[in-house]
Amino acid sequence: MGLVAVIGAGVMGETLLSGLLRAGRAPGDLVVAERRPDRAAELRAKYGVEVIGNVEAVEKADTVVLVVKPQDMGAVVDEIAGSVKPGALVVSLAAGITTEFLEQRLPAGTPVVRVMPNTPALVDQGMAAISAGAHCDDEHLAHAESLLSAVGKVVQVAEKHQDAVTAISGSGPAYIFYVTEAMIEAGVFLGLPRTTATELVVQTLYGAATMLRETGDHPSVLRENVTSPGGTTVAALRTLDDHKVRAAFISALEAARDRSHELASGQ
Ligand SMILES: NC(=O)C1=CN([C@@H]2O[C@H](COP(=O)(O)OP(=O)(O)OC[C@H]3O[C@@H](n4cnc5c(N)ncnc54)[C@H](OP(=O)(O)O)[C@@H]3O)[C@@H](O)[C@H]2O)C=CC1
Ligand SMILES: O=C(O)[C@@H]1CCC=N1
Repeated sequence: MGLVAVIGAGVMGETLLSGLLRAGRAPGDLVVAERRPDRAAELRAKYGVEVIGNVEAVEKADTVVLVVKPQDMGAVVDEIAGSVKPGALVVSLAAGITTEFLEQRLPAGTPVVRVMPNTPALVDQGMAAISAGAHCDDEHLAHAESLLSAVGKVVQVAEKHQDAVTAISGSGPAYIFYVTEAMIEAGVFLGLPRTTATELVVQTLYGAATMLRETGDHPSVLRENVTSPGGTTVAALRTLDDHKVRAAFISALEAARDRSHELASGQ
C-alpha cells in the first residue's frame, strides 16, 4: 500500500488520519500536508506523523488522499499534479468533485477514486461510498476500500449516485444531531433538567439505531410497535405529519443533492 499522504487535515482529514493510526497503520506510513505552522505542530505532537507541504508530501506518496474543500480542489490539484508519482493512486473525499474533474488536471492515466465518507468514522462507525474513475482497476478500488474500512463500512456505488450519497450519509450525521438538539430542547421545555433530557435522548437514539441494525426490521414495523392505539406516540406523529416533517426531509435531502452537484463547478 506504501506511503499515504493526507492533503488537508481539517475535520475529515484528521478523522481519517486518526482512524488509520487506531487501525494499526504506523505513523511512518503516513504523511500530512498542512499549510498553517501552528496546526502542523499540533498534528505532529498529537499523532507523531510527518507534516510537510503539499508538493513534498505528494512527491513521495503512493496514495494521495485529497481532503480539502471542493472550492479549494482546483488550486490544490493544479499545485500537486506535476509531483504525483507514476502509478500513484489519488483518492478524493470532497463533495461534488468528480473523478473526471480530477483526471483532467492530473497526469494522463492517473487512477482516481471518489469517496464520500462521514464523521462517525471518528468512532470507527463511518459510512463511506466509493466510486472508480476511468483509470482504476479492482486493485485500486480495493486499496481505497481498505483505507476507509479502517474507520467503518464501505460500499461501492456508481459515480452518478455520489451526489445522492452525499445528501444521505455524507451530510446525514448533521440531520441526526439536529433532531437530537430539537428533542433535548423539547425535554427542557417539558420541564426536565437538561442533563436528564440529554441522557434520555442520546440513549434513545442509540437504542433505536441498534434495533434498526440488529433486527433488520423495516423502520415502519419498529415505529408501529411503539405506536399504541389512541396513545402518546400517535399524537406526536400526527403533529409531525401536520408540520409536513417527512416532506421537509425529502426536500432537504434534495437540496443537499443539488448543492453537491453545484460544487462540481467550484461554486
Ligand atoms: N466534514 C464532513 O462531515 C465531511 C467532509 N467531506 C469533505 O471533506 C473535505 C474537507 O472537509 P472538512 O474537513 O469538513 O473541511 P475543513 O475546512 O475542516 O478542512 C479542510 C482542510 O483543508 C485545508 N486546506 C485548504 N486549502 C489547502 C491547501 N491549498 N493546501 C493544503 N491544505 C489546504 C485546510 O487548511 P486551513 O485550516 O489552513 O485552511 C483545512 O485543514 C471537503 O471536500 C468535504 O466535502 C466529506 C464528507 C463529510
Ligand atoms: O457539508 C458538506 O459540504 C460536507 C460534505 C458532506 C458533509 N459535509
